Amino acid sequence: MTLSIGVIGTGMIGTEHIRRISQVLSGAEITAVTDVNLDAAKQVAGDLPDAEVFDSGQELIRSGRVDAVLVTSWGPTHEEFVLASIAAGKPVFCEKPLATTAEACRRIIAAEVAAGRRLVQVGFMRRYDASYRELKARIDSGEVGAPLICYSAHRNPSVGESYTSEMAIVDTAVHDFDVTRWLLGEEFTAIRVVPAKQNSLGGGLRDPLLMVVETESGVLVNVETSVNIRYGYDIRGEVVGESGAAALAASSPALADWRERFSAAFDTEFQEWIDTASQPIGPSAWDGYAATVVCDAGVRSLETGERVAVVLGDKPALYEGTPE
Ligand SMILES: NC(=O)C1=CN([C@@H]2O[C@H](COP(=O)(O)OP(=O)(O)OC[C@H]3O[C@@H](n4cnc5c(N)ncnc54)[C@H](O)[C@@H]3O)[C@@H](O)[C@H]2O)C=CC1
Ligand SMILES: O=C1[C@@H](O)[C@H](O)[C@@H](O)[C@H](O)[C@H]1O
Repeated sequence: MTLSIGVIGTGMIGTEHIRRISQVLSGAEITAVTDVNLDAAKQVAGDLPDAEVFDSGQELIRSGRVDAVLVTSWGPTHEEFVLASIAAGKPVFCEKPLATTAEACRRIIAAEVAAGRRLVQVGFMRRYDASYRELKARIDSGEVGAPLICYSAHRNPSVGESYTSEMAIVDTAVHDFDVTRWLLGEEFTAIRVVPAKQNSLGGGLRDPLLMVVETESGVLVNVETSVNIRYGYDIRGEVVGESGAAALAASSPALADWRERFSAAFDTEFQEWIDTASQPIGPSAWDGYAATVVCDAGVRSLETGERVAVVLGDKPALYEGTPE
């Protein structure tokens, strides 16, 4: 059966995912689109033979033309659309972050638990990247011994004018929190964020940032965000263990942006979601929440300069056995 997908947000990544679903992958079609910028949605729909343009995300979610929802609008709007999809009983793939506060993620978890089944998948595509998967396999095989320290550098050549210093944590480092949590198979317990010497090319942003995140067993995860480092898009990762170290292969020459670096990972991620949307097996709302709790604490640490505890609370049974 072909999965009919409605897309909310036809901006940069929305159009990227529409292209991949309609031209690269199999088993799905785009039957509905919407955007607050309706002209943008109409333009995108112009290239899609079966897509209807809706005036709002809420109408699109309710439409009988839509089996599953893809949310690619701005982060602060995610909660509304994910909650409406759960209320409609429709699977929803939400680009990261699941929501911009832990409080909002908790409301999503409560709604999904009340629905009694998983409907939400979060766009943490690094888990689908071949080099991250290889790194995880090396750690899990015991090759480096018990992990002690982990490095995760996240460098962007530039960011848009609406980007704020907090977004380096909530929008950018959220990937690093998720992927290192997944690599280590542990929850985080505290974070401290320290601004480095300011990058003069950063338009006044507190950039770069260094973050030290602690895990339950005491592993230290060092996250660097540099969002105006002109040489390119560069993602680095290394895990140092008791008997060795393992790292991601560096991209050489440097890449332009996330599209180039993670294109294959997005393909794998979306093909899996299309194939399993009614019973999703990818990153869950709990995973989205766990990363956002670290972000909330990180934002407080950036404001106060202090080490801030990360407190998750109990994991509902619905999420037991989902990938960690
Ligand atoms: N996984 C990844 O590596 C990436 C994830 N993202 C995430 O994807 C999301 C979108 O990012 P971009 O495409 O870069 O932003 P964008 O600004 O290019 O596109 C977002 C679109 O959503 C629309 N929009 C905003 N509010 C809306 C609403 N209430 N209803 C309908 N449409 C609405 C905007 O008009 C815009 O066209 C963000 O959450 C971002 O963090 C973005 C880039 C890479
Ligand atoms: O998700 C992404 C963007 O939204 C974010 O703004 C960038 O910093 C990340 O590198 C990219 O992967």
